[in-house]
Amino acid sequence: MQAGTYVITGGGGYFGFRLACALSKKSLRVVLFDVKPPSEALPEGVEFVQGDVRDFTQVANASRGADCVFHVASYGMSGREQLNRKLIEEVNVQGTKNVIQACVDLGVPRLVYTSTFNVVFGGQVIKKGDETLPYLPLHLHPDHYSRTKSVAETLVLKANGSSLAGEGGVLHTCALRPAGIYGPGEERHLPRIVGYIEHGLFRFVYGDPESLVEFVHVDNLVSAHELAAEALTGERQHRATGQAYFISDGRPINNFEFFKPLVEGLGYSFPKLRLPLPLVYFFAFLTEMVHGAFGRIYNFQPLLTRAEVYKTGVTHYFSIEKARADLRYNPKEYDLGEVVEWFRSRGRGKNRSRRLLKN
Ligand SMILES: NC(=O)c1ccc[n+]([C@@H]2O[C@H](COP(=O)([O-])OP(=O)(O)OC[C@H]3O[C@@H](n4cnc5c(N)ncnc54)[C@H](O)[C@@H]3O)[C@@H](O)[C@H]2O)c1
Repeated sequence: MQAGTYVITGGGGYFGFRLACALSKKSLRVVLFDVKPPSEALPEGVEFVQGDVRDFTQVANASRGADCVFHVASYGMSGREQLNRKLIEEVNVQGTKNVIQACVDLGVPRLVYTSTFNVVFGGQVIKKGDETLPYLPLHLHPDHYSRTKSVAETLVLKANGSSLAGEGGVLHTCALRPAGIYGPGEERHLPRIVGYIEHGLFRFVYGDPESLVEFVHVDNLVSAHELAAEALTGERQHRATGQAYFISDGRPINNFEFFKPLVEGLGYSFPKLRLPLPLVYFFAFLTEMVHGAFGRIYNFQPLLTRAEVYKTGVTHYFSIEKARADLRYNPKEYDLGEVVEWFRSRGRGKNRSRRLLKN
């Protein structure tokens, strides 16, 4: 990695913090910018600046002197957060505008945006899609998070080539579109899934058993971000400039098959009941209606939203050839073993709880 200062918006979150740890191991200066601090201690060379991407002045102050900004912060990805449209719009769209403007005004030459598969996916079957696929029309997104991530990605890629204030030069931008992120310590999806397993709510699977989706291990995603930042430099002929890339482990798999080692590794049996996808989708729709009506009085966590049903039950996977060719991305093979171990070491899992009781 080129020496310099790297700013990570959303650096207090799971992925942003892992990225910071990797950069700090390369002796780079890293600034984490987030509304909340990371849950772990800061490694050497990493500074935390508390701030909100919705506030331009705060973003600008944190970005001063940066050589590259990784814009990772986002809101509304899963659970009840998905239903707060106003905050989603403000953080994902206005926040991204602020980040772009800060880069231009302060002469930051590189901006890498963490996007999502969802910018092209809205519940339709996609097999080995690539970056030539058009964006999903905005009105077809089943959730506001995906819609605003799509708007934000477009803004970032449009800003590519903008003239920088100060010493001149232009802004180089690119967007990475990850699959679902997993890894030890992941705080968004896995604890929720494990909670459902432990509370006996994981009683059924749904959709076609042949349906395929994808995941990306956090460290593969970290490596893709490092490589993308490199591929925006002159040394790499700005190869990634203005480009979007799908990023995954490159191993499509059925969603429930993927989680099977986690369920069984925690001592539970994998459910045998399989429900039709439309039924589960309808249930998710009803849950969202109820949340819409009563969410202000009781902001409960929906079991599933419509977007989550699509993401888990409808085939969509993408080629990573463009990332391999342009970024030199080469994902390593991981499994859920370390995730199971992470939960078990924290006293989670059926057999483990029994063992703890006996001791
Ligand atoms: N987790 C996934 O499966 C997944 C899949 C595809 C894409 N992504 C994208 O990857 C990125 C990282 O995901 P993650 O799983 O680490 O999420 P995360 O929720 O752990 O991290 C996001 C961070 O953004 C911060 N943030 C939210 N609002 C902010 C604001 N107003 N100002 C500053 N910071 C704010 C949060 O506090 C949080 O720390 C996100 O951009 C997400 O959209 C995630």
